[in-house]
Amino acid sequence: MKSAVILFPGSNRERDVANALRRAGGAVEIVWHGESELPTGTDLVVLPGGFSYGDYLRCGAIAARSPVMDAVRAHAERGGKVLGICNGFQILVESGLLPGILTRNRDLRFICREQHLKVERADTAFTKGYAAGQVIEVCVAHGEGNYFADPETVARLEGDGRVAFRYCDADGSVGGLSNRNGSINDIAGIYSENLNVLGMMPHPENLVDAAVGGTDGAALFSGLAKAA
Ligand SMILES: NC(=O)CC[C@H](N)C(=O)O
Repeated sequence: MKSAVILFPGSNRERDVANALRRAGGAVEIVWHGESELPTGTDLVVLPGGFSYGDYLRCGAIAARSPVMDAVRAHAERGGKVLGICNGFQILVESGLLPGILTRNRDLRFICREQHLKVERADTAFTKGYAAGQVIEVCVAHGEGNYFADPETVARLEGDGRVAFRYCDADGSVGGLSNRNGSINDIAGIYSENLNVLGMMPHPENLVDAAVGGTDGAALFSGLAKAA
């Protein structure tokens, strides 16, 4: 699997995600946001976490207008896979590649902690390494992770099985205090219509090594490598 990790001014998780992809056996190229083309043979584009353009205007709003985003859009339209993590998810919604918005956390505080997630389905390229309904523990670190969309959009996402992950408790129950940022329907990640674009707020790339906290994120990258 060949991945292009896009580097925006202010990205800070590009090396973490490159490490996670390499551990899964993939080849990685870091691509500057000013490029107008992706490396030949790119299977997966990753928009990493961070604070692109200092989160000015709205998180991800300026990065979404970067030159490389036209190439990312064309890649997605061809059915190529795109993964946006945290700031990357914000860039995906700001560029229209995914519906809805990510707004300030409900309590207006930056949240940085471990978090349980429910894997909604295990039949996509991103979740092949998990079981449907599996509860995993990853971490979150964001100020604007409160997912919101109009009722028709939420109904469509739910009806079409496009909710990828939900915030949950350790026992898998949703709807409780585990939804700390206030996201509608406890949504932590969503897919595009064709399931080839995934945006998620939590950071699976930071839970791929038992020596630094856990490995529940690793199956996302190994599953992607297997799918490719
Ligand atoms: N870790 C991240 O990618 C953070 C995203 C964004 N800067 C926020 O605070 O919401």
